[in-house]
Amino acid sequence: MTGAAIEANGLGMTYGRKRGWALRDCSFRLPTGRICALVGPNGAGKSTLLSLAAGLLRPAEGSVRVLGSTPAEARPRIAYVSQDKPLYPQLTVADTLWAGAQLNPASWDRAAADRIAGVLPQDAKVRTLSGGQRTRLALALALGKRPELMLLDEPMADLDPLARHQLMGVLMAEAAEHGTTIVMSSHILTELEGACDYLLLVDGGRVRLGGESDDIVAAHSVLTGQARDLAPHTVVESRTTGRQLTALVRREGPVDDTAWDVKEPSLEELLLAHLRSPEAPALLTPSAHAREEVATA
Ligand SMILES: Nc1ncnc2c1ncn2[C@@H]1O[C@H](COP(=O)(O)OP(=O)(O)OP(=O)(O)O)[C@@H](O)[C@H]1O
Repeated sequence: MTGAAIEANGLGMTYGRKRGWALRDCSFRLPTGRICALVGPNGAGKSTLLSLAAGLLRPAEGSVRVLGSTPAEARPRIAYVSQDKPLYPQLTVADTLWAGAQLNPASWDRAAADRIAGVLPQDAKVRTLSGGQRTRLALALALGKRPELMLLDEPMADLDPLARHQLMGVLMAEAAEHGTTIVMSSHILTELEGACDYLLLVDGGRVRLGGESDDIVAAHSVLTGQARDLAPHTVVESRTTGRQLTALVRREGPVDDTAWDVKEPSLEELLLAHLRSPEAPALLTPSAHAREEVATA
């Protein structure tokens, strides 16, 4: 079994007692070398989880280990790009990249940074850049550091479709060539489908789905037919149109294909069904189980 990029055990976080739990009872393992989509509705706890892994927040309960160390110890090996992408507004693009090189003298990879920032006007001050250009610069700093783990909070949100496509390509090539683990939160489900091989769905502060995207998809089926009895399968979502019932289920045994038309859901279909059905039971594939949890199970 490969090492863990992130391992959370009973992880919980609150921003104040009156505010309730932003994240609660989160236990999962993300193996190294994966490109992981972190998805969930607004306020689900995605940014909180990334900030805890980056060591910017301390857990209120439980623990999180990153690359086998505490988040603080792992910091030199991590690049974290937050949603607001803090950069120095008075510096130029070239100065910002120079500062990146000075801050990471042992690992700085100019060519990697240029693959993303090369198209930016090098003499422009950061404060004059558009939102998407600032995102490019923040991602270039992150990649130039040549980290083992990239934690990216909605990195593509303000990029145009061509830029998204190009940056996703650069990130995927990076992961393939260097074994970099990438965790990327996003609301753009279609974009994640081809790019990410691992999935964490967080909702209401808890992990609802975790594991290899292919395995999670393969555990589910869309059943369509005129029968009504879906037992023994776990129904995530169902709807009736006329006499026809369509249900997205987690299979709990063989499906009676004389009664049902059976198809595999797309990742987007699966995620939307889980987002609409917060009461559906959680599913973590074996690789996503925290080791401590496995040891005590
Ligand atoms: N600095 C903060 N102070 C107080 N509460 C916060 C703070 N940051 C987040 N929260 C609360 O914690 C919960 C989780 O927020 P978080 O930002 O982690 O969600 P998210 O999944 O990243 O959401 P989004 O998709 O909208 O970015 C929310 O209820 C939010 O209101």
